[in-house]
Amino acid sequence: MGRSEELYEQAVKVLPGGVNSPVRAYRAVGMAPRFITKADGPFLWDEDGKQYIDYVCSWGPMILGHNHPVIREAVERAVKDGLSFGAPTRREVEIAQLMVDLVPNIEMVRMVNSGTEAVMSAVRLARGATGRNKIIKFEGCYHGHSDCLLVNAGSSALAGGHPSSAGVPEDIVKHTLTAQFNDLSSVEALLEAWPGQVACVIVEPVAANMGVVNPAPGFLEGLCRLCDKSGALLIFDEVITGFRLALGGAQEYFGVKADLVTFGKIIGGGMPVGAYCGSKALMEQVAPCGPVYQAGTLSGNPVAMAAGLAQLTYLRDHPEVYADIAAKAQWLAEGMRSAAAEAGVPVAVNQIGSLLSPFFTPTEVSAFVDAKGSDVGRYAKYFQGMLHHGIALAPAQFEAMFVSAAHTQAELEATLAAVKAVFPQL
Ligand SMILES: Cc1ncc(COP(=O)(O)O)c(C=O)c1O
Ligand SMILES: N[C@H](C=O)CCC(=O)O
Repeated sequence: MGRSEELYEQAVKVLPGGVNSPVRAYRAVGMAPRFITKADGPFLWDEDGKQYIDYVCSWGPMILGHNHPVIREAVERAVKDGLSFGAPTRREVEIAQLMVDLVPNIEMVRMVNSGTEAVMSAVRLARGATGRNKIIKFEGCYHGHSDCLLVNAGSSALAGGHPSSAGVPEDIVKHTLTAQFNDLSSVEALLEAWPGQVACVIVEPVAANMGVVNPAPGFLEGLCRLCDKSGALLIFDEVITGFRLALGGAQEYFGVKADLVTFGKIIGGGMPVGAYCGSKALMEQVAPCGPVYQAGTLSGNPVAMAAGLAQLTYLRDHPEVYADIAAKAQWLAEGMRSAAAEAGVPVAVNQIGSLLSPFFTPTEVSAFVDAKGSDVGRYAKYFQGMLHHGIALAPAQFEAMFVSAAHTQAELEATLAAVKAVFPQL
C-alpha cells in the first residue's frame, strides 16, 4: 500500500469520503485518490514522491502553471503585512479596476470567496433587480452548490449520481427551471410558460462540467436575444471560462454581451476567491447601495487579492499566453483523435481554447444527452492507465482537461505517448 492509500484509510474516518470536495475522492474512477504534497509548473508530486503532469490545474486557476514565481512572490509580500483586516484595502480597488478594464460590459465588481458564492449572489441580484423568482439553468451545467442551483447539475453532482441534491426544499427548487444546452427552443418554451416571471438565464458559456461542450453557433446570441425580449437577465458563469478563453472571457471570445458575469478561482490565482460583476445600475442594487443584501467577513482578503492581481496583471501584460495555451490544447486534441482512430476506440474529443475533453462515444458531443452517452467505465480505465503513466487527469468524465502556459512540448509529447499506450488497452 502506498502513502496515498494509507492516508486515504485515515481520511475516510474523519472526512466524509475522505475529502473536502467530492470529485477528489476518485470514486468515479474506482481507486484511492492521490494525496498531493507539492506542485510546480506543469507537475504535481504525490505523497509517495511520484511526479505527474497535471491537467487538472486546480480545476482551472493555474493558467500559468503551478507555483508561478510572480504569484508566489506577490503572496509572500502580502502575507508579511497580515492575513485579514475586515476592512477595505488598496488591492481590492486595483483588481476591480483591472477587471473592469479587461472584461467587456462590466462596470462594477463585488468580491466573494468562491464560485458558489459568486453565482448564488448574482442570482439573488437578478431576482432583486427584476422582482421575479424563476431562474433558468441548463441540464448538466454546474454553478456551485447553492440550493437553487443544485438541480440537474453537472460535475461531481452528476458523476456521483445526485445531480439534484437531497436536502434542498421543494419550495426552493420549484423556481429553478431546466433547459437543454444548445437548444434555444427549450429556453423559449420555458420563457413562454412563465411569462414575466423569469429573473435570469444562467449558463456556462462553454459547458465544462459535463465534460467540455462548445456552444453551437448562435446559441449564446440567441440566449441574449431571448433574455432581452423577456426582460430576464443573462448571467454568464465564467468561473471556468473567465480569463481562460480570452482576457475578456467568453463575452470577448464569442462577442456576446451578458448582464451579469461570475468569476471564481481564476481571479484568485489559486487562492479562494469569486466575484460577480455587471453594470453600475445593476451592481448598485447590492448592499450597502441597494436592497440586495450580500456580505462576507473574508471577502476581498488581502492575500487572495494579491495573488489574483498578480495573475491578472501578468495575463494582461502577456496576452500571447492565450494563443499559446489554445495551440497546445489543439495539438493534444488532434493527437488524441488520431490515437483513437489508430486504436479503433470510439472517442470524440471536444476542444476550445485551452479546455478539452475526450468522450468515449462514437457520436459527436454537442449536447448534454451526447455527453451522458459517454462510456464512463472506459473513462475510468483511461484515467487509471494515464495515471500509471504519470499523467493526472480529471478523475471523472464530466469535467474538463486544462492546459496551462507551463506545459511544454516535452510534457505534451509525453502525454500523447501515454494516450497511445493506453487507448489500445481500453
Ligand atoms: C462553472 C462553475 N461555476 C461555479 C463553480 C463553483 O465554484 P466553487 O467550487 O469555487 O464554489 C464551479 C466549480 O466548482 C464551476 O465550474
Ligand atoms: N467541476 C468542479 C469545478 O469546476 C470541480 C471542482 C470541485 O467541485 O471540487
